[in-house]
Amino acid sequence: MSRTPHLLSIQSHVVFGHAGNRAAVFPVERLGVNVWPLNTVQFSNHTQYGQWTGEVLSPNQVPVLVEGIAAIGELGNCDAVLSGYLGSAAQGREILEVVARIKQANPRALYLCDPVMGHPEKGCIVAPEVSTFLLEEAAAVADLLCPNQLELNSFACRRPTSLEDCVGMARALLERGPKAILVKHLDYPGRAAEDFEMLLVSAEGTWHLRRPLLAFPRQPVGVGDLTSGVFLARLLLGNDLIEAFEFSAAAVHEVLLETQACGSYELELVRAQDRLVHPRVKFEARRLG
Ligand SMILES: Nc1ncnc2c1ncn2[C@@H]1O[C@H](COP(=O)(O)OP(=O)(O)O)[C@@H](O)[C@H]1O
Ligand SMILES: Cc1ncc(COP(=O)(O)O)c(C=O)c1O
Ligand SMILES: [Mg+2]
Repeated sequence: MSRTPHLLSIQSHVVFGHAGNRAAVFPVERLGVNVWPLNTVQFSNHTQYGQWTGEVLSPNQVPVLVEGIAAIGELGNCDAVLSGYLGSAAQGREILEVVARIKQANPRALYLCDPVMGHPEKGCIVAPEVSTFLLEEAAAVADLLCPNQLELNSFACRRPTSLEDCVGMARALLERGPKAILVKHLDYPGRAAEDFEMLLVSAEGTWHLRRPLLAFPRQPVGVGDLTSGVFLARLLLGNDLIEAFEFSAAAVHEVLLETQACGSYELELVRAQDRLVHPRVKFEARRLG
């Protein structure tokens, strides 16, 4: 029997609704990966409601909690670390130390960084120095990086002019160290209005994928966190990069279809759990260039 992989997932926790770990832990476990959730913040709800209560985890708790896992002899069983929404840049630096420590215990362990940056227009509020940390420190350490278009623009310090330009921006990121970049959402002048596009780049090449853009009265939150979690889960379960890319697009689309059908603002992860694990749709990644 194959071993169940273990993933240390360091992201936000929301009591109500689904973002951060609350958009990733249940789906990733449902796919067959054991998750060790470490919550960077505990908020009542995600920040796009415009108001929330709760607090940020003290940065020194990150190594304290990981030390506790080391002390019971389990750290070497960690197959990957995922970081997402951070409460402070200081937490981010502690996470990089943890990644180094886990890689010492298990040299095959992967680090996926979802560089969640603030987006004030959307109402995604992240402590300002977190972006600088992600741009200048985290990207160099990550094996896999999963920016959305805005985050990719921040890395490149500009907006794209075309799809080819997006590819160039993503490929330039490979030079900072990651083995693959998954751009979870492309936005560039001239893109087809009815499509939601994604990109995967690695040393082996570039792949582009389209899925239908669905209409929502208010854009659901946590879609990026769900995407990066499912992508990493499928890699840990033995998919190659392209298979994991295609699967994550299909699984997330299934969740969005369920969410749309329910007229819900929050992701309908519980209702969509079976179709997330066995997507009925399939989107093919097309090789570019
Ligand atoms: N197929 C889709 N149709 C409509 N909106 C989508 C679809 N997939 C994702 N979205 C929305 O697009 C936005 C960008 O999502 P994404 O780039 O995956 O990352 P993030 O959630 O990190 O911003 C989100 O507001 C999400 O709700
Ligand atoms: C608490 C919290 N976690 C995570 C996120 C990131 O969500 P997304 O997957 O949409 O990038 C947000 C976005 O507003 C948030 O408020
Ligand atoms: Mg995001």
